[in-house]
Amino acid sequence: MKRYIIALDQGTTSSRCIIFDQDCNIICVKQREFTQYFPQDGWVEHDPVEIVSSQLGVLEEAVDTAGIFLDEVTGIGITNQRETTIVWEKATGKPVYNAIVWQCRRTAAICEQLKRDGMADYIMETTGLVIDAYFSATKIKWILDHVDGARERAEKGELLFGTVDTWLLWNLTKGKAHVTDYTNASRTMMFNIRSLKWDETILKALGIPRQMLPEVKSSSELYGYAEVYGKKIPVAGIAGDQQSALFGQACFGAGQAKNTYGTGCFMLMNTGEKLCRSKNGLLTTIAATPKGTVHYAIEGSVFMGGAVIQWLRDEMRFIQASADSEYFAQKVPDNGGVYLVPAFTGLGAPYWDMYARGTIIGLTRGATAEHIIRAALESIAYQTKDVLDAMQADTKIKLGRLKVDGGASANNFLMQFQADITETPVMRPRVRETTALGAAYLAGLATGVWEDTEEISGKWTLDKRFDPAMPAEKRERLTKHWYKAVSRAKDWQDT
Ligand SMILES: Nc1ncnc2c1ncn2[C@@H]1O[C@H](COP(=O)(O)OP(=O)(O)O)[C@@H](O)[C@H]1O
Ligand SMILES: O=P(O)(O)OC[C@H](O)CO
Repeated sequence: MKRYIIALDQGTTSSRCIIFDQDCNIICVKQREFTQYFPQDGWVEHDPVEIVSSQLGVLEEAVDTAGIFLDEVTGIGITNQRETTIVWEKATGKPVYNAIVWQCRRTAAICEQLKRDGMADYIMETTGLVIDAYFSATKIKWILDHVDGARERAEKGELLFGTVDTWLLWNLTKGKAHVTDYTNASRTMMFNIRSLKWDETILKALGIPRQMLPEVKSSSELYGYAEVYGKKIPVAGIAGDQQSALFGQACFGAGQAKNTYGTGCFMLMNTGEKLCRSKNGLLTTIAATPKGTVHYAIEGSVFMGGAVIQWLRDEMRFIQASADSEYFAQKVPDNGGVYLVPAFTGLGAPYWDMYARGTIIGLTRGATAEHIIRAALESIAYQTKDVLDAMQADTKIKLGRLKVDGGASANNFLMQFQADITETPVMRPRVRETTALGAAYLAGLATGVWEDTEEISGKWTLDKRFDPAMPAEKRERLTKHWYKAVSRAKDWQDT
């Protein structure tokens, strides 16, 4: 009998469903974009109901198109945009507020207060994270502070909190499972990554009632059953999208790393059972593993990756499709001295500046749209270089190669520039949907499709390798100007 696994990949800009067979062939992909809400400068929201409807919509479409029998589906794996925060009524499943998205900066003031209260070291030590509006905890506090009666109701046990995995699982299981996994919990800024428990001190500091939090489980086990066309299918894998991509890239051993070019860019290195503390602005987080083991990862989170290309497309209207950026960037021989720092929602790793804002600098009378497009693509690679340098300094490991994936990794110009500017070979796999693949692996391991990670390791195959070819003098000159441009973008917004 054939066996299939369904991966639900709930990203920042779209919901995807990918059906894999047991040989990791993609049988069907369905994708639906959903609405982004920007109610105020620096605020980003999603409609939680649209998250569910778009995800269930693509699930049904994929099953319809794939022409498979549901009896042949062994399990569903969920992977998701992380940190995004949803609070809903236990009794009705109705959200009390829109989802506050990971990119949203509205809780900067709450973060400043936590820092003034001397919580920075404690939070870093306990959760592995720097205090930033990026993470879920201050977003929950904001909802409890601003939605009428929310804190009292949460204290009475009437409201539930979840990241997107938890919200999807709760809906898929019709309210039976209120669960998250270690990888998602490790992004909330209130989870102790050593004891694997919610941290009472942080909950108290933010006034978050313990009873609204989900149970935390491993990334690969049975959480409950989803009903698809009347058939019960086990939901058996959950991981935050970046940890899922690390798993999907078969980075199972310490020292193995990947970079994902989606809305943002996220570089993660598996550090095995060792918890590596960064001295260079990176985060410590929990990696996805099969049940029974806990691995850690060190992470560089860049807020604007492919999203800067979306901005060129939707707001600047310089291009019609993201992929066109590759063609236009190569219509000019170089960046013409133009640098774009896409600090639209502040700067993440390694700078952590909530008040930085986007800037385009180096403009001359000869600057063209093509230079700006090129500068936008190059900015993705420079930001990645910044986190790669930090990671190599922290771990004392010089990466021999960088595995890449995500939407913007399709861009050959970007990948070559990445190899050039980091002096590191870039390896793009045949299956670029590694985020979904990771979730499929996790669900497949829990439902007996694959034996262990060794069996999975053999499935990684190369699509294209990009070797560094830029002369050192040019690389150094470009990098120097990038740092200058970053210094101009920092600390712009008034606090
Ligand atoms: N060929 C391309 N060149 C540059 N950027 C691209 C290309 N294709 C897609 N992108 C960008 O990649 C992002 C989508 O990647 P994806 O992995 O689907 O993101 P997410 O999971 O965050 O929603 C978009 O921001 C889009 O602008
Ligand atoms: O939706 P993505 O793929 O850009 O990922 C978002 C990250 O999980 C945010 O931490």
